[in-house]
Amino acid sequence: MISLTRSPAWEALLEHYRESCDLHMRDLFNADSERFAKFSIQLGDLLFDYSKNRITQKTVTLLMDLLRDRGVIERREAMFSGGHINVTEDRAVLHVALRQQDETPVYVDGENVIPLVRQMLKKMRDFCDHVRSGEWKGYTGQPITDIVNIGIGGSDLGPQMVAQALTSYVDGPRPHFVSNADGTQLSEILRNLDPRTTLFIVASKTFTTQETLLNAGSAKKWFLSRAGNEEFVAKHFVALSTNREGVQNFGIDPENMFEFWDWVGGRYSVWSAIGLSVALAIGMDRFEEFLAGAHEADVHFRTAQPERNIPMLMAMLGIWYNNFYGCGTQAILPYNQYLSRFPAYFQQGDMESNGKSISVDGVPVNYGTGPIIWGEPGTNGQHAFFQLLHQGTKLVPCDFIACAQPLNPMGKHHTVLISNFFAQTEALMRGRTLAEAKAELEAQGLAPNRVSALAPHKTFTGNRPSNTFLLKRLTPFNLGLLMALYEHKIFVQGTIWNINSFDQMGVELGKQLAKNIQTELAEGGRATRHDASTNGLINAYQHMSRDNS
Ligand SMILES: O=P(O)(O)OC[C@H]1O[C@](O)(CO)[C@@H](O)[C@@H]1O
Repeated sequence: MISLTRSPAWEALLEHYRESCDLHMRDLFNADSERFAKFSIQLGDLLFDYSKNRITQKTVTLLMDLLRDRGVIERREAMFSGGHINVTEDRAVLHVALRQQDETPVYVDGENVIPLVRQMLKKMRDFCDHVRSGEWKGYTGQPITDIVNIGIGGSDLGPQMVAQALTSYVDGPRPHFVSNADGTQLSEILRNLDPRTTLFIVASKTFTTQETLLNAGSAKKWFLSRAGNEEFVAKHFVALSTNREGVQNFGIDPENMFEFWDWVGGRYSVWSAIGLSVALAIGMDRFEEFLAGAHEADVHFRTAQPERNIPMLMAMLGIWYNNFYGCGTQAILPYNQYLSRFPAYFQQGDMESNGKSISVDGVPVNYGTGPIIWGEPGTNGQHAFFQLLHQGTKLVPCDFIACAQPLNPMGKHHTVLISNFFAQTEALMRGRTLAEAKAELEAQGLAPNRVSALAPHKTFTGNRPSNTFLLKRLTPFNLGLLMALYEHKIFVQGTIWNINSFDQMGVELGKQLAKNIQTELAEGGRATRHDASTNGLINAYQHMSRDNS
């Protein structure tokens, strides 16, 4: 395949960028009363508006030429049909199979995985029913009231974000999440828990992750110090993993293990047994609605033509800003408190997937890849970093997400929230000209010299791009739908950039070095093997941690 930046489709986009980058969206809206109709898509309960982007119809055509040219359609089919598209790990990538709604076979290395998925879901359902009904009893015969998911990365962020997003549907045990190696997190959670009514869920795909095994070990110690009998562990510890041996070695009965498979990537695993804490909290019926919502996005991604395909549009707009406008970041701004962890979830989803600089062919890329993903819920962000979004020197494409129907109606809260939501994308797009700023100051009765002095500060360039996702209501189904759209966006971008979105080798070096340092700290001597800074810091730490003055 010709190098990305040498391909005719890329060159056509570059030329189009040069001729169109000075266009202002204000003018594009003024020139075409149909712009919203042309650049928005309804998918079930979700409205995707991408009209506030620096694009014309030609931009979309050229972006989709590039998408076709880079083999996205073929690779999408390879993913859905179990091809080993995770080339560095030689694995299939089939989180889509976890949410498939019918029994159409999907083969991984000759084995149909759909019956495995059905077995996993059945085991999850039986367990959830037992725990939620109170049939599953703790060591003193009391029902489970609290569950603690112990995991990190995809084994934490997914269930944590989803459990939080669906808080208003929780009618089972209360979910808690522990991920950090910092013992403070586990201590603070255990402080308020009763071992007799607490279930620990050790969630780790590999069952080798240091932080998770550390936290799980400490949780077990805490439990045994109260329950006093190893036999009771079986009623209070379950595992979610692909590593049966690891689970057994830790002391969890394989009967209490919910298995999944290496074709489920860690950051795409909430749809698997890794979602057990969510299923326990909201019930398996709701959990399956969540899967069905994601499946709706899968069907859309697989069948809609690229020009009307939401994840493809999200991805290609990202390419437009990342690779042509040189934007290094992308903000995700949910105007919904329940979605406050959504940016953090896709920070891992996107940055661990596409934060790569070596192509699948093993050579360094000579173009930008994954953006920095960040964000906070509105309206809080407005009082923190929106100043830079509106008037800073950096162009930050933003995704705005909100729901039309609040789950907690309270006075005029929702009207205030949603008004801000609409106002922000309007302000980012329109801006305010110098003449408008002056007119406003004059109307306030300011003296002419003050008007001239202040007007430049009150001017907004506008022309700052945003996508808007408006959901009817935050339901398990709609959450699944929204999340899967983002997942497929990541897939499309990785394919365009010719990188493998499904490994995460960049996290390994730090892990290895930490193990060496841990040994050194245990030995307690002076650090000499590192660079001067690292040696200096370790030695200062040794001194400071022992200094009782
Ligand atoms: O589920 P595991 O195997 O404990 O891994 C946890 C996380 O660690 C990583 O491997 C690296 O951060 C993630 O991809 C993964 O989600």
